[in-house]
Amino acid sequence: MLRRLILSRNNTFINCRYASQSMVQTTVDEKSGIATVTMNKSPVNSLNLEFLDEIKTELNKLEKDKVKGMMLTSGLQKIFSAGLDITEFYNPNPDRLSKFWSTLQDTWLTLYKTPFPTAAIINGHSPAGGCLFAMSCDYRIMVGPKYTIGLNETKLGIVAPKWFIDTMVAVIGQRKAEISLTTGKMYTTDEALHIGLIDESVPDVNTALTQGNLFLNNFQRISPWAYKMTKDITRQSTVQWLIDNKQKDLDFVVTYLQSAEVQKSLGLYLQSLKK
Ligand SMILES: CCCCCCCC/C=C\C=C\CC(=O)SCCNC(=O)CCNC(=O)[C@H](O)C(C)(C)COP(=O)(O)OP(=O)(O)OC[C@H]1O[C@@H](n2cnc3c(N)ncnc32)[C@H](O)[C@@H]1OP(=O)(O)O
Repeated sequence: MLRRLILSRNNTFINCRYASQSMVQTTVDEKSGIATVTMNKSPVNSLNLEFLDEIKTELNKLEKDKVKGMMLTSGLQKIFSAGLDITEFYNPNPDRLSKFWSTLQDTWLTLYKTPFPTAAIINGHSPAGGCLFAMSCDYRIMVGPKYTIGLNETKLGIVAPKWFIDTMVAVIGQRKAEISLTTGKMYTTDEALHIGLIDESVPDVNTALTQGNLFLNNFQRISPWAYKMTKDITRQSTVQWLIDNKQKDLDFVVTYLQSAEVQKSLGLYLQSLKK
């Protein structure tokens, strides 16, 4: 792992951590203590085992470094994240599939429970797992109007796990989540703002980053302990369910994803993507 200091747009030094061939780049503004984590896995930031592992490791490092906040964004032109890498569960190797799913569980728990405030800078399409990661941040700013966001699992012929569903319910409420999930709806930026799936719509990435910093800087005036306790209490039932049911969730998903019916749906969906 290499480190270097670079000068930011507002003339403060940024501590930049990068590794050769890394899929995740992080900069930390030395003055504000706010980190920007950029996902950079071409072509679509699909979340495979190695990528999830890198994101989890990076979040753990930020926690250790006691950053004051984090913005999660994408380095790709028009995609925040295409969600889980479908090739991890289409014709899968069962051992790798288990490892993949438990890494997803751990990465999500780490992101959902961060002791520092987080903002998703959604600068591109954000289906399924991409939407899950955005919803797991404390605040969402989307660059409009061209992109879409949502949990589209039913469109792939699969079911979103309970903890994906609970995360969405926590953001937009039971009724809107039920409609969104059953129809697999992908929302435009305006629609997402209207139902509360995102908090702000902005015209460009620079504005999104400025607004993200503004949101995170609010917490300079809040006790970190009070912040973390409040977040833990608010998110407790969703988090606790997964902690208590990790193995059950894993066993079920691994069996379910390998069933002939699900594999057939996934094959057709992948084919449609290639077209
Ligand atoms: C009772 C309880 C049951 C519980 C059971 C639970 C089981 C749950 C299991 C799984 C849950 C999964 C959640 C997910 O996240 S599934 C992933 C859903 N994602 C999508 O549907 C996104 C699909 N992709 C797109 O819509 C587009 O690719 C887009 C992101 C909008 C980008 O479009 P564009 O720029 O035009 O790029 P292309 O479509 O040409 O894609 C470029 C190449 O990337 C491949 N690709 C795209 N998305 C994925 C992906 N998610 N995984 C793997 N690969 C992906 C695409 O095929 C292209 O490949 P190629 O260049 O070889 O043609």
